[in-house]
Parts: sequence; structure tokens; C-alpha cells
Amino acid sequence: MPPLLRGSNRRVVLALARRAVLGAGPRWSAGGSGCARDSPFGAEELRGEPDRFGGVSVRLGRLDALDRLDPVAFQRALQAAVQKWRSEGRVAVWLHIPILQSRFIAPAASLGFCFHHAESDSSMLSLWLGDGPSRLPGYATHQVGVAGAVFDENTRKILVVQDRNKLKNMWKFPGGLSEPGEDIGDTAVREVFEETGIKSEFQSLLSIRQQHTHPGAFGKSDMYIICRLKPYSFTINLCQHECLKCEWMNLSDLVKTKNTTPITSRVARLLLYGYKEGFDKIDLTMEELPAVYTGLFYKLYHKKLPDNYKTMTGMD
Ligand SMILES: NC(=O)C1=CN([C@@H]2O[C@H](COP(=O)(O)OP(=O)(O)OC[C@H]3O[C@@H](n4cnc5c(N)ncnc54)[C@H](O)[C@@H]3O)[C@@H](O)[C@H]2O)C=CC1
Ligand SMILES: [Mg+2]
Repeated sequence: MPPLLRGSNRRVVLALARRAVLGAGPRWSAGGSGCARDSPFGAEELRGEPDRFGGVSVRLGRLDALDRLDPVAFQRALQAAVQKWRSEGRVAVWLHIPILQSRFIAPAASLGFCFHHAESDSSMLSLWLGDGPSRLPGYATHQVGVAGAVFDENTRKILVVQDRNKLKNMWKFPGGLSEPGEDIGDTAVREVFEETGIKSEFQSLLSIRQQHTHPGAFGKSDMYIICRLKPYSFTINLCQHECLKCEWMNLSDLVKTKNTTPITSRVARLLLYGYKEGFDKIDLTMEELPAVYTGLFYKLYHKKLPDNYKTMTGMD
């Protein structure tokens, strides 16, 4: 499901809207100084914070003086500030613009700033000042979709659905898009429950598909990850909005059917192989480990490492 404007994002937008209304005045002064304030707005008021890469970041939401500033005065101040940062040897400028101050985007663009990314309540523009082509990293490149192959070893049945809004009705595993900050396994379990009503537990990661210029990803790249899940409820409660059909199908029937997608068929064969020869042959299992510098934790997925290899120090 596409995320809604919620929680802290919503609060920020509402606070900005309130400020915009309360601070409303003659914002768009025509000609003259191009500024509705009493004193002129200068480069020194566009305060930036240096970063460790030699760039500078300006967050317009933190500069109260901008409330009644018009775009012409802003452009003049920004141009002077950019000149100053250039002379100081800064390599880049990052400009964070809350959505309600979007009137400052066009003046910044006219000075060479480009969109780096946008969130629901703000945009980030950047300008490369260093030598040669920009070395600034891009923003998110992929969307992540996750499906759950929910396999019941006792009955050898697998949970499959047909999507409602697809051009062709083919059997596939229930799944959907990962939300920001959500673990892969949690997406699979959540999407399976939302679409089918089946409760399940993450077991392993089975496959990763990478596809570029994906129509369902607004032309960006798509990572589609299939997880093996173990069911612990069995009564289907179909989501009418997203699914047309849902059933527990014999795994061998899913392997044989033509009415499915190539990726579903391939993963069905993989599951059959795992069921017959041992799931350790196909599973990428997950372990949580501490990140070295940040104090955070991450999830690492790989084939299970035998215990004696966990302590082994070399080839001898
Ligand atoms: N090979 C396969 O078997 C298939 C793989 N996938 C993968 O699954 C992932 C996405 O799964 P989904 O089930 O599609 O996500 P999802 O379960 O999160 O559902 C997305 C919802 O958004 C709706 N939606 C999408 N675009 C919309 C638009 N422009 N306007 C209004 N509503 C819109 C859809 O109708 C759907 O209800 C992707 O990674 C995709 O590549 C999806 C279908 C088949
Ligand atoms: Mg879905």
C-alpha cells in the first residue's frame, strides 16, 4: 500500500501550514527590493552547516527570516551565498526545502540547483561546486517488493493468489511493497496476512529478482524478493480489494501449471527440491549482527554456516 502522510511528517506539514497562515503578509512584493521585509535579506542569513565531505547544508525550515521573503530576494541572497561557499572551497550545497516553502525551488533551479530527492513534506536540492562532474551520491535507486511462499510441509500445499488489477490472472505468491524501515521477512508476513488472512512465520529468503525500468516502480528498478514462510493459521480470508482468488494448492500442481508466472514456477521447483532434499539446500537464513560504526544492527542473509566454520581461523 502506498504510505500515507502520517505521524511526524503530518505534524511538520501542519505546523508549517499554521506558520504560513499566521505569518502571512505581503509575500510577493513586485519590483523594488523584491523583499517584503524591513531589512534586506543577505547571504549571511542563509546559514549553512558544513558536512564532513566538504559540502554545506542549508535547511530553510530552520530560518525564520524566510517567512515573509519573496523569491526574487531569496534568489539574490542564495546567489551571493553560493559565491561565498565557492570561494571558501566548498564542494557542494544541499538545500532542504519544506513543501510550504516550495516558492524557493524555481529561484534555486535558476542558479543550477537540481532535485536530489523529495519526501512527502519536503524536497532536497543540490548543487555541485567541486571540480569536474558531480560526485554526489544519488538517492534511492530501487523499490523493494517481497512475497511469501507459504508452504505447509504437512499437507504439501502452498498458498497462491491471483491479483485483482492484473491484465492476466495468473497464480502467484501473495506479497507487496516493503515500507520504509521494514525488514524483508516482516514485509512478507504482513503482506501475506493482509492479502489472505493467513498467519505465518519467516523461515528464509529463497530468491531475488532485479529488474530495471519497471513499469510498477515508476520506471525505476525493482527488487522482488521471495521468502519461505511457515503457516500457523490455515483459514483463508481474502482481501477483496487486491485479490481475485486465493487457495492452498498442491505444490506439485503449482510446479505443473501453465497458469503462473515464470518466477513463481521457478520458485515452486526450488521449494519442491528443498522439500525432497532438505531446505538447507535452498535457504538463505537470517542472522542479526551489530554494525561496526553506528551502533545499529542489521540483518545478514546467507546459506547456513556450519558451526565448526564459525570458529575456524584458517585453512589448516
Ligand atoms: N512475478 C510475479 O509473480 C509478480 C511480482 N510482483 C512484484 O511484487 C511487488 C509489488 O507487489 P504488489 O502486489 O503490486 O504490491 P502491493 O501488494 O503493495 O499492492 C500495491 C497496490 O497499489 C495499487 N497500485 C499500484 N499502482 C497504482 C497506481 N498508480 N494508482 C493506484 N493504485 C495503484 C495496486 O493495485 C495494489 O492494490 C513488486 O516488487 C513486483 O515486481 C508483483 C506481481 C507479480
Ligand atoms: Mg500485493
